[in-house]
Order: sequence, then structure tokens, then C-alpha cells
Amino acid sequence: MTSGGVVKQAQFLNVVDRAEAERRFRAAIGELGPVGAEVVPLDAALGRLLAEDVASPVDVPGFDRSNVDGYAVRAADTFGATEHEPRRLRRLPDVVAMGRIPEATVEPNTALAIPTGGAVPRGADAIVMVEHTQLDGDDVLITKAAIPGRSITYAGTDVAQGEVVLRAKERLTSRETGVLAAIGLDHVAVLARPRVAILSTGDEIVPPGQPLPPGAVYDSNARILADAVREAGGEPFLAGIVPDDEAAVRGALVRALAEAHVVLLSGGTSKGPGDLNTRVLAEALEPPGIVVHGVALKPGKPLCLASSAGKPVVVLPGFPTSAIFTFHEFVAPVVRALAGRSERADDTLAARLPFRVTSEHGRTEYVLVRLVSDEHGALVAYPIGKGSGSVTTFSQADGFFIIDERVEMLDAGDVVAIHPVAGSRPRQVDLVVIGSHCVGLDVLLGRLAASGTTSKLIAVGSEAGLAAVRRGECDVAGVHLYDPETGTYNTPFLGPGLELVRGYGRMQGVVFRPGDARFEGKRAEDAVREAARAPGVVMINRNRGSGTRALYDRLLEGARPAGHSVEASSHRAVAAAVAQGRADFGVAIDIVARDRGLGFLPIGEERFDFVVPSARLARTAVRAFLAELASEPARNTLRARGLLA
Ligand SMILES: Nc1nc2c(c(=O)[nH]1)N[C@H]1C(S)=C(S)[C@@H](COP(=O)(O)OP(=O)(O)OC[C@H]3O[C@@H](n4cnc5c(N)ncnc54)[C@H](O)[C@@H]3O)O[C@H]1N2
Ligand code: MOO
Repeated sequence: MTSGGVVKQAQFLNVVDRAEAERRFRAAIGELGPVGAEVVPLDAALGRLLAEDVASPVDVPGFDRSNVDGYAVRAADTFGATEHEPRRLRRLPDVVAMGRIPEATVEPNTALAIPTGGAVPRGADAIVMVEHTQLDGDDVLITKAAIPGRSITYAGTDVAQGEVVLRAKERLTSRETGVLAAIGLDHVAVLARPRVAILSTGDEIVPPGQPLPPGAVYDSNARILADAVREAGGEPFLAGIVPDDEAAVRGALVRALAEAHVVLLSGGTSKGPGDLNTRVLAEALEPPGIVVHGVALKPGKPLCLASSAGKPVVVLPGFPTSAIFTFHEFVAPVVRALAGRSERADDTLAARLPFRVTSEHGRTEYVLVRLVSDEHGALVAYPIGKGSGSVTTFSQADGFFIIDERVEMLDAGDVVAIHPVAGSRPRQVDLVVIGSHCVGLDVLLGRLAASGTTSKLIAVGSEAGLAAVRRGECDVAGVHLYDPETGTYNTPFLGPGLELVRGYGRMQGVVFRPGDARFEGKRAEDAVREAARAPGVVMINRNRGSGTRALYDRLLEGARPAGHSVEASSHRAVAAAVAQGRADFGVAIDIVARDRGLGFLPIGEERFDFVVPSARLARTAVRAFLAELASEPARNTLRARGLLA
């Protein structure tokens, strides 16, 4: 397509809204119900859904059973018996044996010894506990009267033969498999699991366990999708990794269609040159084929929904968060229905936003969050802002909320409805830490976990951590805020009701590739001053609001070399950029410089301290944290990581 010499790329996506996408997809795949049934050994039945009602082939118990150790008697013979006026019965010579129907008959004025679980003999209609008897020669003295039926469970009272004990579609837990065993079944008919083929596509995708060439990416989508399929009641079928090659994708797709009830592909659905999956689908599927390509969602916009003669075929976006999100929104309900489960259970929780959240107009946005509770037990939802490419976002999330396509901004304090993410309930933890992240915190929280104190760490930077601790949303905030006025860290930022707990220092400095004469052997301040004005030097900056950013500003003295606008969000990211040659220098802590084998020019020690609300100092988990921080083994580990006491 050319217009006035400008080549316009083909527009693949024809974006529809979420509801329309769902409507078209469901219309194309039709009514959904269980794909079939199969008989499995009871040992493999846990978690499966019953295919049909189960009626008991036997009575349970199968005989009249004694519930106590004692004597089988005729109740009438015991009437009036007391400690003072016992009734005398003749003890029959036998004892009821377990697992046998006794041959003896209990005649008037006789008693037969019987164990718990033994079959009640003919003639007897009650059992007297051994505690209410005394032996006297060949006689038994009964010291407490029994009414007819005392301590007997009659045959069939638990389950009568022919009674329905479990209903079709019931989920088999250990309680139900126990019942099936009790009625003598060793096999059971369960609903078949729908087979879901999973195909990862892309030249860069490498299976875990193999070396990772530069530019390659481990296949995480296949794993998370396969296990999410299992969680939804399906049976994953891993169809492998296919390169960006039309013939290869077509071959794998045709095989998957022949073997599975549902076919999932991930990657290759947006607009890159390798994104040929939808092209292959358009040719290879039977009608109706592709019904949606592009949904106004974030994440998940390039989602492609199709049907090959009623069989669901979905291309999920390659980005891990987008793939798993769209799976849960569009595919999981289909798998559940094919497995005979209900499509979804959606209870929401109300939670408040701790800060402003903006969103793109015209796209329904799903924001994954972690939940904490404030002083009054009200929930606060911290968005996890790592983007669709993140592989950890989904695993850390407690839930998500939805921003309508017409809304562009939600304010701090706004209340949103949180949908719990599949397979997770908001985790209750002992200690909530919000603020800046530091490897030292990992050490401390790891040691706490080992001694039984659970924690949740929400890394949002020092300033947001301080705000959270002021609002009572956490027990501890990790902060490293530099105050240029006083030249000190953290103390100037405290307010009423907050305590500063001394943490540790981290040596900050300029990092560069070893051997770079522009930095080697110089003082940090001089090296940066010269480099910032030298042609061809590229820096890597830190995000605004970080403690390190203030240091950069001081060092740069107003200069803005190339790379000033590139804001890494962690010390590690700075070191990676320099090590890989994307930048020539940056500011980071010495630990990451050492890990990466970079040169390091020290600037000064940065204090990483902890802010705790005075009101929470007495909490058990806070005391455990403070004790850990002060402990010798923890301090030794911190020192070994280059963190100074
Ligand atoms: N010009 C445009 N570019 C993009 C658009 C757009 O509308 N116009 N959409 C963006 C959005 S939104 C998303 S989401 C992605 C989805 O792209 P694809 O589905 O085509 O996926 P790929 O390009 O193949 O891969 C994206 C990303 O994910 C990684 N990946 C792929 N497969 C796996 C896997 N099995 N395991 C782990 N990671 C995987 C892949 O390496 C890429 O990094 O497109 C945007 N672009
Ligand atoms: O839809 Mo993409 O999933 O926004 O990143």
C-alpha cells in the first residue's frame, strides 16, 4: 500500500471490545459441555468429577454392629440395674470374633462378650459397655440398665443398598474417595478431561534446562499454560516450540487440531514480521475460522480467537502476563465447561488505591495488584507495574481490578473491586514491608521465613514506602532518602508517630567497564564531570523518586549527557546496561558492580534504614524483624553481602 511514497503497514488488528469478543467467540464454538467420560481406578480419581450418580451396591454397615467393647444382652434383662442392685446374667463361653457373624444366640438372662465393631448376635438388642459390668465367677453383673438398641448401629443405617451417595459432577476430594472405598468400589466413572494442545511459537524461544543464547527467551508460557489448564480441569498436551516458519506452524497446528479439544498458541499474533500465526490460522482452519483478532484490553490486545468447525483455537499474545491473563479471561471458562465444571466463581473484594493510576482511553485495562490491610482492616490494592512482559507479575498478584475503557484515571483513595486471581486467595502474612527494595531485605525476610514469620514485600520505592507507613498500611518501610540540605539520609523525613530503626549502609559509586581510561583510577566526581561533557559517552540514569537519582543530580551539576532520559529502576539494571555496553557509566552499589565484574569509583555510603510506626513496635512480627536485624548471624550475612553495619 503506498500513498505519496509512504508505505503503510498492513493493519492486521481489527479491535473489538471485550464483550463483543466474548460474544463472537462463544457463538463460533457453540454450546459447551463435558467432552466425555472414562472409568479410572479409585487411586487415580482424586480431583476428578463424577460422570454419573453413584448408588451403593451394599449396605453400610453390612450387619448390625456394636459400637463399644462390652456385652451383647437382651435389654429387658437389664431393666432396673444400678450400682447397688446389679442384674446377674450368665456369661456365655464364647466371644464375638471380628469379621464373623457369631453363631451363639443370646437367650434370656445371658450375655455374650463383644468387641467394638463386632456383629451383634441373634437374640441381643443392646450392648452394655464393659465399664458398666463386673465379673463374678461365670456370671456378669450389669450395673447400668440399657434400652433396646443401645450402642448398636443397624445394617444400612449409614448407607442403604441402592442409596445415591454421590451426585454426578461432584468433585472427588479425599472425603468422597473414602466413601467410594467404603461402598466397595475400586473404579469409578469420571468426566474426561478436555485435551488442550499448547504450542509456543517464535525463533527466540528455548526450552528451560538448555543454555540461553543471547537474545533468546525461555519458554515460560507453555509451562504456566499447561498447569493453568490442569487447574481448570483439562489435560495439557505440550505440542512443543515451533519456529517462525509458516510450514512448521501449519504442520504443528494440523497435528494439534487432530489430537486436542482446544488448541492454544502463544506469540506471533501482533504485527511483527514473524507474527505469522494468524495468517496460518486463516488458511488452515475450517469455517468459521478467525472471529476476533484484536480486543480492546490491556494486557492482551493482539488476542486472536478462532474456531475450526466448533473447536476452539486461540492465539494468546506472547508476553507472559498477557498470555496468562487472556487465558484466564477467555480460555479457562471454556476448559472448565468442557471438563464439566462451572465456568467461574467471581466474588470481588473492595479495596482502596494507595496512589493515582492512569489508563489508556479506549482499552479495558486489567491491573494486577497485591493486597494489604490498613489499621482498620480495610484493604489497600498496590498495583504491580511491571508490564505485560513480566513473568512474575501474575505469580505475585492477589487479584486484579478493571479500568473501564472510558476511564483515564483513578485517584489515590478511590475504591476498586478486586477479582481474586484464579487459584489464589489473598495471602495473610505476619509482616508487611513496603518501600525500597534492597538485597539486605531479602536476607532478613528469608531468615524470618525460616523461623516461621511470613512476610509480603511490596517494592514501590522509598517515597511511596514512607507514604504507606504514614497511612498505616505496613509494619515496616525500607527507605534510603537523601536530604541535600543536611547531607544526611532518612532522619529528616520522619514525622510524628514514626520511629527510625538503623539498618545498614551501602557503598554507592560510579560503575564502568574495567579498563575504560575515561574512568579508571579517577575520583568519582572528576570522572563524571569530565565524562558528562565528553563526546560519545552514554550514561544510564535512575528513576525519579529513587534515592540514587538525587546523587546523580549532584554529580552531574546540571549536565545532561546522552542516556540521561533512560531510567533504570534498580541497581542491577544499571549494572546490566553498563556490562552489556548499552551505557558507559552509571551509579550503583558496589555489590552489583562486583557481581558484574565492573569497575567501581566510590562516592559515599548510602543509609538504608527502616521506618516503623511507633504503634506497631510491640507487634510480634515487628519484634521478630528487629531482633533478626540486630542478630549476629544476620549481621554477618549482611556484611558478607557488602552491607555495612
Ligand atoms: N506495532 C505493534 N506492536 C505490538 C502491538 C501492536 O498492536 N502494534 N501489540 C503489542 C502487544 S499489546 C503485545 S501483548 C505483544 C504481543 O505480541 P505477539 O503475540 O506477537 O508475541 P511475540 O511478538 O511473539 O512475543 C512477545 C514477547 O513475548 C515473548 N514470548 C513469546 N512467546 C513466549 C513464551 N512461550 N514464553 C515466554 N516468553 C515468550 C517474546 O519473546 C517477546 O518478548 O506485541 C506488542 N507489539
Ligand atoms: O496487550 Mo499487550 O498484552 O498490552 O502487552
